[in-house]
Parts: sequence; C-alpha cells; structure tokens
Amino acid sequence: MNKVIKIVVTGPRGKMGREAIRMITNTKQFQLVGVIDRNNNGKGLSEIVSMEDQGQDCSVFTDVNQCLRETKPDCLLELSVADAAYEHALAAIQFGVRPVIGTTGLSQEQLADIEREANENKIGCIVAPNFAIGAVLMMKFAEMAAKHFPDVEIIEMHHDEKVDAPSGTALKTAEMIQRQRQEKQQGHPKEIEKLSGVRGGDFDGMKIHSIRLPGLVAHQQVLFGSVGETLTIRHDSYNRTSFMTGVKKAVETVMHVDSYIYGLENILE
Ligand SMILES: NC(=O)C1=CN([C@@H]2O[C@H](COP(=O)(O)OP(=O)(O)OC[C@H]3O[C@@H](n4cnc5c(N)ncnc54)[C@H](OP(=O)(O)O)[C@@H]3O)[C@@H](O)[C@H]2O)C=CC1
Ligand SMILES: O=C(O)C1=N[C@H](C(=O)O)C[C@H](O)C1
Repeated sequence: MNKVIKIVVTGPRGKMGREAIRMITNTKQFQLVGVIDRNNNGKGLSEIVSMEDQGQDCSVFTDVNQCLRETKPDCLLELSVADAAYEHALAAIQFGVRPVIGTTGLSQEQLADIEREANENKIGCIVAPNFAIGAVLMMKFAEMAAKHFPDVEIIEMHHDEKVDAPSGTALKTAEMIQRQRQEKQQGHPKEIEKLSGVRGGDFDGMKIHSIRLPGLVAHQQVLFGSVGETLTIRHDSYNRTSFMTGVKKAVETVMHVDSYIYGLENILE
C-alpha cells in the first residue's frame, strides 16, 4: 500500500489554495496536515474557508517554521505570492520538506536560490508555472514549432486579480521557444511605438502581451508567422480544476526525486 503523503498548503483562502484543498481532501493517499495563512494564526481551517464539500479540518499557522515543526509534512504545496513562496520554499527545504511550487512571479535569483538549496540538500522540489496538462502540451508544441518559425508573439490572457505580468506560463513558454529559435529581432528595425508599451514586452527579441479582464481564467495563444502562413497554438483553462491533475502528479512525483525540477513537462511521460 502506498504511504499517505502529508501536505501543508499555503494561501488556503486563495482561488488555487481552495481548489487544492478540495482535491487533497478527495484524494485517498493525501492528507492535509496544516495550512499557512498570513492572517488567522491559531484558528482551524473550517473557520477561514467554507468546508462544504471538504472533510479534513486542520490548524492554521502564520509562521512557516512553527507550521513545519508541528505538522511534520512530507510536502509543502505553495500557492500564495512570490516573496512569500520564496521564504516558504527555503524553510521547507531546511526542514527536509519537499516543495511543490505553483506560485508564479518569483525572480530568476529567487528560483536559483531554491534550486541550489534543493540540490545541495538533496530535497526534491518541483516548480511548475502551469499545472494544466493542456498548457504543458501547448508549451511543448510551441517549442517544436519554434525550430521552423522564428517569428513568434505570445499573448497571455488572465483574470484581472492576477498580480504578476507576464504570467509564469508566458515566461516559461518564451524560455522553451528560446532554446530552439534562431536568434532574431522581430518586426521592423525602425519600428516606432507611438503609444508606450503597445508592442508588448521584449523577451530575447520576441514579444509577450498580457491581457487582464474580468471573466477570463487563464488562456494563452502562441502565434507563429512565416511566408504566407501563420500557426496559432492556444490553450484555455476555464476553471481551476484544470490544474489539479498536474498538482496531484507533482505532489506524487516530488516524493521520489531528490533534486530541483523546473516545469511539469519534465515529469510527464
Ligand atoms: N502553476 C499553476 O498552474 C497556477 C499557478 N497560479 C499561481 O498561484 C498563485 C496563487 O494564485 P491564486 O490562488 O489565483 O491567487 P489568490 O490571490 O486567489 O490567492 C493568493 C493567496 O495568497 C495569500 N497571500 C497574499 N500575500 C501573501 C503573503 N505576503 N504571505 C502569505 N500569503 C499571502 C492571499 O491571502 P490574502 O487574502 O491575505 O491576500 C491568498 O490567500 C499565483 O502566483 C498564481 O499565478 C495560479 C493558477 C495556476
Ligand atoms: O494566476 C493565475 O491564474 C495563473 N497563473 C499561472 C501563470 O502565471 O502562468 C498559471 C495559469 O496561467 C493561471
């Protein structure tokens, strides 16, 4: 019989935190042992979120070290904001707890620190800018296409409560495309922006555009252009259950690895 995986979730009142708690509660081999919330220290989870369809109650902690010391989890599922995620992940590694980080917006330096600490301490750690399987495929397909189409623009579209722009997915997509694409500065060399920012953000010569609107969840198009043709690769998350298959896979996998992994594509068969 598989051992039960004990999990601490950060950001439990958030959109992803609530969805993840629901998934954990409904997964036999997972056990929610604590949550980390910047408010509500000492309360019970049922006092801060609706437990309608959720069975497991647990304690709420504000201090990450106290939480990890008292609950002794196997895995910390990080779903809050970048700076808190950085602090939580480093603390988890020090306690021998494996982080699964879905939070986006961490700097390259923050990610490099987490990678170094995980590898030096031989603690499994998975950072996944997007847990949706379709989004991972979109990124892989875009990487394949970039070999043949060096002209590319990324348009990511999210709900207007999102704090980081561009999205973690857009950045990861650009990084994957960069690995295959021959170096190119796109557009007209004498292009003039008559309205500042109108051409989007520049990532190694390709453009990323971020749209924020109520009604959206998480969507991305990768557009490639060539002579007389375009190719559009698009993914849509219509709700946050779309991320849960990937979260589950990452939590299961992190228990069997002893180093840092960046991107869900590296753990999918
Ligand atoms: N990898 C993936 O597939 C996905 C990743 N995400 C990422 O997950 C993260 C969370 O997204 P989402 O749930 O939509 O966001 P929400 O804003 O709904 O939730 C964020 C949670 O983090 C808490 N929080 C905010 N600031 C801090 C802080 N300084 N310390 C501790 N906790 C804090 C908030 O509490 P409070 O109410 O007190 O502010 C809230 O509970 C984002 O980075 C998002 O980009 C989202 C979807 C999918
Ligand atoms: O904030 C979100 O909602 C999402 N964030 C992640 C990102 O920044 O890419 C993943 C997904 O796009 C939803």
